[in-house]
Amino acid sequence: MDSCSHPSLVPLDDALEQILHQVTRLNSLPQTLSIDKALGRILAEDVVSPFDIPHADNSAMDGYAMKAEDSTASLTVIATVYAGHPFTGEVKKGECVRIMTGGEIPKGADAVIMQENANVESDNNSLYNTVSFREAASSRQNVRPKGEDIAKGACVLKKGHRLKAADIGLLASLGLSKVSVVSPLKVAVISTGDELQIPGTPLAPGQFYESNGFTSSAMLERFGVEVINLGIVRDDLEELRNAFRKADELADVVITSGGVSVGEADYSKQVVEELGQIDFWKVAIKPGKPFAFGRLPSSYFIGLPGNPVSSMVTLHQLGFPILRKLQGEQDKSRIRIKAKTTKPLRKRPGRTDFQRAIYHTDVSGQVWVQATGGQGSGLLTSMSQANCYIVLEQERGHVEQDEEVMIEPFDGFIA
Ligand SMILES: Nc1nc2c(c(=O)[nH]1)N[C@H]1C(S)=C(S)[C@@H](COP(=O)(O)OP(=O)(O)OC[C@H]3O[C@@H](n4cnc5c(N)ncnc54)[C@H](O)[C@@H]3O)O[C@H]1N2
Ligand code: MOO
Repeated sequence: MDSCSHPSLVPLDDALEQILHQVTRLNSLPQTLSIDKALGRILAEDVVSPFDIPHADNSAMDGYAMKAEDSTASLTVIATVYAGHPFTGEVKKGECVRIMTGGEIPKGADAVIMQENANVESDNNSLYNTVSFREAASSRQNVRPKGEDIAKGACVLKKGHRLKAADIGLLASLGLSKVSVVSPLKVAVISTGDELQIPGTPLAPGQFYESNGFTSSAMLERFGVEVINLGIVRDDLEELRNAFRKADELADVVITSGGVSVGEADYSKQVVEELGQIDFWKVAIKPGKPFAFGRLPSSYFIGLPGNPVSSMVTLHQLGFPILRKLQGEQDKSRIRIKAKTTKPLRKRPGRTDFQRAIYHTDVSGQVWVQATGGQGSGLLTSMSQANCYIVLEQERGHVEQDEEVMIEPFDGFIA
């Protein structure tokens, strides 16, 4: 271990592993929702396709459908096929049908030639047009096969998947109007601290406006849980006991901010230990070192540090994986990509550093990144201006200009 490493701090990945090991999926009852209300929700069961999509072979082009082997001859156009209006007859040798994109390939035909490659030879004395082609077709040319997108019986979306816009469309294309999703977790949010004041009211000397309850609630709303914001609780043991007991009754998870460090009024951990237990404290992450995890009688406890950036970073990096596991969500690992720094970065070995930054790509495709100014854990503007983290490895020191670093673009829950 590097001499600068703090021996009691657990490296981030180990911390996550230790914490998640103690978390089990909650057995909440699934809910049935109409698909237009299910965006962002977690599937409670696999979705299996009841049929092939497309249902039948259909045309990828506006043109003519025939037997491929016939395409060098002059053919009689026996019908016009529109999408949604299949032709019930059969295409025989010497025949073709005019067909529109999406139209079902009729019996007997196996290829489509686009109309730009066709010469229509009208004959006023005949009931039908004849058509010849500038290309010879190969079998299956311009035919979108039955089941090309989804085969009957295929598992289209897996239990634990978070529904995106395309998934809602996919459910609709399967003819499903309802879907079974996991009931939202109930998450209580508490901000602790004597110095905190509610925005919209005047500040007394020494007070600060509370912001962590707002950032946490906003992130949690986006994340799709039911947020119960219990507001500010003073640094008083009895008030904290009462608030934590109430939160424990109301919620599956109690998330607090502040009071998890070593100060004389940092009571949150003490109260959790009285009512339940602290399973984990202190992770080698900057900002956010005093992050705590534990249990109250009937809920999980997540103790975020009070500094506003620390509270956001730890909710995102440690809190969200816990919530994902509780609701049985498949964890899609975070995307990290390489970038080069436009300016040097200050960093001391010992903790994985999540510096707030802006990245962009230049014309050559190179990704560049620059920190958003001061990186103090109370500087919320550094977060507000950022579109990514620069993730600097635990034992890394200062970073020079033009050095390669890993960045983590913000996902939709924090951006
Ligand atoms: N002697 C030590 N002191 C501190 C250490 C340490 O290891 N030894 N760790 C520091 C680190 S790192 C952090 S992070 C903070 C976290 O402390 P707490 O979680 O106990 O948070 P508080 O002391 O209650 O508050 C810290 C800071 O954040 C402001 N705050 C708190 N809640 C809110 C809120 N809801 N909205 C906006 N701002 C909030 C508070 O006013 C303080 O300025 O401890 C260091 N100290
Ligand atoms: O770990 Mo603290 O969040 O750096 O200020």
